[in-house]
Amino acid sequence: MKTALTIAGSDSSGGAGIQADIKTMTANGVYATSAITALTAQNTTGVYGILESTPEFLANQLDCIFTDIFPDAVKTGMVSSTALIAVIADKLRQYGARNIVVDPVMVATSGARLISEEAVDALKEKLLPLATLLTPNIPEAEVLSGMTIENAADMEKAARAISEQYGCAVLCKGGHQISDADDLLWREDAGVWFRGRRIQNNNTHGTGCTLSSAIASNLAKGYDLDQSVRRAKAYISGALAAMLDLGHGSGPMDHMFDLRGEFVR
Ligand SMILES: Nc1ncnc2c1ncn2[C@@H]1O[C@H](COP(=O)(O)OP(=O)(O)OP(=O)(O)O)[C@@H](O)[C@H]1O
Ligand SMILES: Cc1ncc(CO)c(N)n1
Repeated sequence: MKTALTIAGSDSSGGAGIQADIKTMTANGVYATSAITALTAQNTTGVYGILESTPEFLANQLDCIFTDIFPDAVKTGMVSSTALIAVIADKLRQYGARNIVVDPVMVATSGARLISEEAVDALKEKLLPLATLLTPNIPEAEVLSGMTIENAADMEKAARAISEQYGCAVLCKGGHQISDADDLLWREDAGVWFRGRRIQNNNTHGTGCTLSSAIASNLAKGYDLDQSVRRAKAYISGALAAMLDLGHGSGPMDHMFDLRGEFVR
């Protein structure tokens, strides 16, 4: 069985972060391991507390995983401080990690900041250059490119600039903001649009975590970048279309929509 590692924060409400990643990797047929960067006290209405792992303990988790169940792909999500980012970059280099998908998580769907101001510089300097693929949403792509993004042409310009700066592929997610569910992948000097059918569902907690984990899972299984993005978009569309409705705010998706076979019933 292929394996994938998520390096991210825990979401107590189970829809984003580590929990979304493990469910997504499992539903996409790979074995999931995890290194937890922080605990969040969070639900569908907001983030009410953050308790970071120490850098030493994060390093300990990463050593345990890389020396035992070596991942075929890695996904990083919430990495809240400069010291944690330095540990992750060191360990990814030390162990020669491959197929690294970096979701540059900055702000939760609910609006809470999940990375400190100064850690954004560490993210740019240390982690982004190691990425195979970066998956910014529009606000994150604006921070990383220094450009304002107002339309699809701006998305192409920003994705290209970020790709050239960090030497990696970039998936700029239109999300619900500009191009409905259309995302732009910039790789090898050219862009390709992945058009998604927009699903009328306000329960979008953890969509970014889920997409990046689904891409990492497919890279782990040996699909190329284009195929992995296509398959990940099909998976997230299914999870949104299942119309799960939990909690008082923007709720989670049904990560297991495809597993409700006869045995479960
Ligand atoms: N209503 C929708 N219907 C279909 N696809 C959607 C919808 N909303 C988002 N998506 C898709 O979900 C994926 C994640 O995009 P999104 O822009 O929501 O990420 P994000 O802002 O990083 O998420 P998060 O809020 O979890 O940080 C993208 O492929 C996007 O096109
Ligand atoms: C722990 C965690 N990571 C990422 C996000 C982004 O959706 C979130 N809300 N919580």
